[in-house]
Parts: sequence; C-alpha cells; structure tokens
Amino acid sequence: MVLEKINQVGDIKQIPPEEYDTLAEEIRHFLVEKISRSGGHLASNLGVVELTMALHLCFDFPKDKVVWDVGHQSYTHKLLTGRKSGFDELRKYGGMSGFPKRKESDCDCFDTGHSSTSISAGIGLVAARDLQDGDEHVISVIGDGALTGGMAYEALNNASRLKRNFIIILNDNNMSIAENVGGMSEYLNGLRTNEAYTNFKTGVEQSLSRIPGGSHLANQLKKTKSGIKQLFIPGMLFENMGITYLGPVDGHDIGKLQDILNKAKKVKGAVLVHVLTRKGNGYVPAERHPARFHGAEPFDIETGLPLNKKKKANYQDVFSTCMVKLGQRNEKVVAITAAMPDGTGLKRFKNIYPDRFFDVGIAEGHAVTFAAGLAAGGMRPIFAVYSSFLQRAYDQVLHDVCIQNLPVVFAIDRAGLVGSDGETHQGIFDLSYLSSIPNMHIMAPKNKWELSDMLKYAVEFDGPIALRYPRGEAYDGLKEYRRPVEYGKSEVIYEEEDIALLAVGNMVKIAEQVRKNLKEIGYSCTLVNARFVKPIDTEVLDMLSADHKLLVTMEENVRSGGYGEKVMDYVVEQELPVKLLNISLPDEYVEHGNVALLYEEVGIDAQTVTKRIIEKYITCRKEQK
Ligand SMILES: Cc1ncc(C[n+]2csc(CCOP(=O)(O)OP(=O)(O)O)c2C)c(N)n1
Ligand SMILES: CC(=O)[C@@H](O)[C@H](O)COP(=O)(O)O
Ligand SMILES: [Mg+2]
Repeated sequence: MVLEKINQVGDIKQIPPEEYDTLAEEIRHFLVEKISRSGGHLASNLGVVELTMALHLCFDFPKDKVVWDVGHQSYTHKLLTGRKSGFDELRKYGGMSGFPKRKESDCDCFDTGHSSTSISAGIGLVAARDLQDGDEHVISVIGDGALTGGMAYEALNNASRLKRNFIIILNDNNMSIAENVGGMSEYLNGLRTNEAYTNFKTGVEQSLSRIPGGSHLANQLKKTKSGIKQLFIPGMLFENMGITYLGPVDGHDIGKLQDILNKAKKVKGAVLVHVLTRKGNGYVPAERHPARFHGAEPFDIETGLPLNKKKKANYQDVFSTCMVKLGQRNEKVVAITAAMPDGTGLKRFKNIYPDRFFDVGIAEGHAVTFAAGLAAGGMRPIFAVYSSFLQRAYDQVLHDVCIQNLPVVFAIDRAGLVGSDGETHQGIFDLSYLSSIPNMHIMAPKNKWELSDMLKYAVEFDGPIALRYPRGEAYDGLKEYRRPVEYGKSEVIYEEEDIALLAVGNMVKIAEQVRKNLKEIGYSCTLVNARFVKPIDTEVLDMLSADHKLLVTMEENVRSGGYGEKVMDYVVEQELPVKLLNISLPDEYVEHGNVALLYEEVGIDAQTVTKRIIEKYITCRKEQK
C-alpha cells in the first residue's frame, strides 16, 4: 500500500512519480470506505484528490499556506498532513472536523465552512506575508459554486492590485451542490468546453509562428487591448482585471497539474489557475448523483444507497409540500434559494413553477435584497435559507427589507443545532440577530402541522416575517393542538400551576418530556408553546405569573438576545411576582457531533432541564419561606 507510507506532511514527496496514480486510487478507496460509515462530503473530496496531491508535491506545508473555500473538500489535505487516524472519528463529537481547523493542524491556516471567503482570506495572508518580508506561497482553492458568492468578486477586485505572487485555484467541476447557476458559470462553461476555440487559438498561433515575424506579431497581439487578443487568451475576464489566467488544465492529471502550479509560482501578482475536475470522480454512484453525495449520510458502498432508511417526514419535506400548495393558491408566491434547492426542499416548487423559482447562487445577501425588490414589486417572496448562512445578510435584512417593512418571508431552515457540520453551521444565533431588527417578526412551529399553518400565515402577513425550524425529522406529536395562528399569541397546551414551561419551536417536544418527568415526581406544570418570539406574548406572561412560582423559558438559541431574555426584560420591567429560569444555549460556539449528544453537552436535553428546574424550584421555595 502506497498510502501506508503517508503519515505526516511532506511524506508524499518521497513517493516515486510512477506510484502517484496508485496513491490517488488508494486515497479514493480510503475516503469512500470511511465516509460510507461516518457520512460526510464525499463527492467534492473525490474530485480534488489529484489536485491536492499536486499541491502537496509543489508546495511546502505548513510554511506555504492553502485556504480551502468552504473547506468541505479538504479531506485529502487532512490525509496528507498526518490526520489519517482522525477519519475514524470524522465529524463525531470530540473527533476530527469535516472542515479545516487551525486548532487541528498547523497545515490548516484558515478556518472555513461558509462559502466564498478564501480569496479574501488569501489576500490577507499575502498582505501579512509582504509586510513581514515573508517568502511563503499563499494559495486559495475556490470552487465554481463558491465563485458565485459576492465576497469572491470583492476579493478578485482587490487581488488585481497585488505585486507579489498569490495563487487562486479555481476548482471547476461545473457543479455547486446542485447545478451551478448564473453568468460566471456560463462563462466558465465557455472556457471549459470550447475545445474548438482552444484548437483554433493554437492553430492561429502556430500559423503565425510559421510566417516571418509571426511569433513577434502573436506576442504583440497578446499584449494589446484589442478584441483580437481574445483569440489568444482564454480567461480574458480575469486577465482584464489584472489577474493572470492559466489553464484550463485537467484536474485529474497530476503531471499537468504540477507543471501548471510550478508556472503559477513564478507569476508576479495574482494568478488564477483554472482546474477542471469531476465531482465524485472514481466512485460511480457519486459521479452519477453528485448532489446526493455532496453531503452523504452513511451508505452501502456496493449500491450507494443510504444505510439508514428514512422513517418519518423531515421539516424540509413538509415545507416542500406546503410551498407547492401555496404556489398553486397564490400566483404571487415566489421562492428563492441561495444554491440550496435540495437541502431546503424547494426542488418540487422549482419543477412545478420554474418561472417563480429563483436560485441566485451562493449569494445570501443578494437573495435578501432581490426578495425585497420582488416584494416592492408586488410579489410574495419566500426566501428559504439555512439559519447560519443568513448571518451574512444581516444588513440586507435590516436595510432593504425591514426599514421598508416589506412583506418578505424568511423560511429559516437548519435553525438550532445541526450536528456534524459543527460550529460554522449551527443555526443558533438567528433569534438574536433577527429579533434586534425593528419591524421583523419571528415565529417557530412546534410540529409539522404548525409549520404549514405558520407558512400560510406568513404569506398573508403584511411585513417581514421569519419562521425557524430545525434540520431533520419533523415532530408529529401534539396533533390535536392546532388553534389558528394569531398575531403575537402563544398557545397554552396544558394548564396547571406552580411551574410554567414556555418553549420555542422544537423545544416544545423536549418540554413535553420535561413536564412528564416533573409530573411523575409530583409537580404541577403548565406547558406553553411560545409560537412568537417577536413580539412575545405579554398577556400570557401576565396570566402565568399570577398563579405560577416559576416560569421556565426554553429555546435552541444562544442566551444573548434570545426569547428568554425578552421574557426576562418584560417580567423585570413589569415587576411580575414570579421567578425565572432561562434554558438556552451558552453564548459559545458549539462544535460538531451527534445532535442528541450536543443537547446533553449544552444542557438542553430533557433530563438536564428537569434537574435544573427542580433545583431552581427548590431555591424559589426556600426564598419564599
Ligand atoms: C454562505 C454559504 N452558503 C451556502 C453554503 C452551502 N454550500 C456548501 S458547499 C456549496 C457548493 C459549493 O460549490 P463549489 O464551490 O463549486 O464546490 P464543490 O462542492 O463543487 O467542490 C454550498 C452551496 C455554504 N457553505 N456557505
Ligand atoms: C458544506 C456545506 O455548507 C453544506 O454542504 C452543508 O454541509 C449542508 O448541510 P445539510 O446536510 O444540512 O444540507
Ligand atoms: Mg463546484
């Protein structure tokens, strides 16, 4: 086994070139085998095996720096930098992250997770290097999908001013998670597929070189600003911006990759190396279904089918069905995604109403302002977006939607702990960052029927409104509690005395279990489904504080700026005679791991909450005596 010889960074340089192909094959085999058990980002990683090997052959890590955009494709890099054994605990709590982490290795120079940051970070590393007279190479590896994100353009705009070497590798597999979209994708398609053009260009160059003075003419033409230059230089867009373009090159040919990277090293200023790869390369199911194998659940290697059969509908399935119905009922309804049509459940809407569906690319900020424009133009836009990805559109939500009080619906998916993707992807801040914005309204459904009811309510609502729901299986309990959604009103599910649990969204399910535990040991306990986080239901707080000793707020969001703090503000301001317990996440980042385990870690599982309530209740009683 060649892979056995790879135990630390630099080991690949001892491997003879004739063994490179075998090593690539073994790495693929290793990745498929490990990810089939742990789950993870398979297709993107299989696509960059040779590219990563070439990088490690041409550069010296950790002295040289590579920034992986999104970072979901960094598995081979981890493998080549002494982290082989980490794959047994990949994405598990306490185990190796699925993304680059500075704390994991000195070969990871910059943490990523959200898209389109690598060129900015790379330029920062270059500036730091130059200010300190360093001589290391800085390389940013960005995918064609990530190149749809606005930050990447802002960074390219800046990169043109660089005087010293900075290498941008465009890993173009002609795919985002789903099909890639937009003008840049079209442009890259032109560069990658226009073989006739490439042949024509070479032909013209060769013909010129045969006539006296022809080579000189060819070189002169390359230097002009004229349109004829197009005949010689692909990647004109980058060239015209002052960024040298090299390629396209076959990203599965290690020799060619080494040649082009060695050329790129010598360029003064920013250079973009256009590398063509195939997502899922070498594993047939992933080649055929790159979207399904983008972020794969554990699967059977032979068939490629998931090992765990889905038993119940996900929130995303429920959302998908509701969207189709809403689209049918109201032709003003339009749906927007920022490159996540599959994950958010908008694919069916896209297929049925293609004209009212917009995939804007990995461009959350643009998506929000685009939605604002649609709303200002009389449509009812629903932007389905992961909680953590909406973080980067804060100003657009405030400046473009909320100041104008426009009726945009934010369907905030993956709200709460998402699990294996870890700290960059946990959706635990949205209640805080949205609720500080005037005019914004926020709801959270307790179960799948309420998601549907809230979505209908939101589409009719005249102003900005968000509903947040978690990743995965939709709760199908409490079916009989389905009173109509009313502005700012919560829903009292069980009414007793002493302790009142006020739970937000999916925490209602946990609160049910907590209530059961408390009742088993003799406590009397009310359960309220908060429904609205903004505005909070003050009437229910007035009512509960009259005949309860303790109000317990429960939410899957950080404490600062969350529901519990809003309740506390009100209770304190009104001097209500009741004690409070705030169950929320600590103001910290939560690492990767199984969600049930993370619940225990952060103390929002039913058992821990029950224990904390009993302790608090006992203290309250003592104080009252
Ligand atoms: C801000 C943000 N939005 C959405 C995502 C989800 N996401 C992760 S990878 C990806 C597609 C990236 O495509 P590309 O850069 O081409 O990489 P590939 O998977 O094709 O290698 C998306 C949309 C993200 N990580 N960050
Ligand atoms: C890397 C990335 O940002 C996405 O691929 C993310 O991992 C998707 O997560 P879901 O599996 O929750 O759709
Ligand atoms: Mg891609």
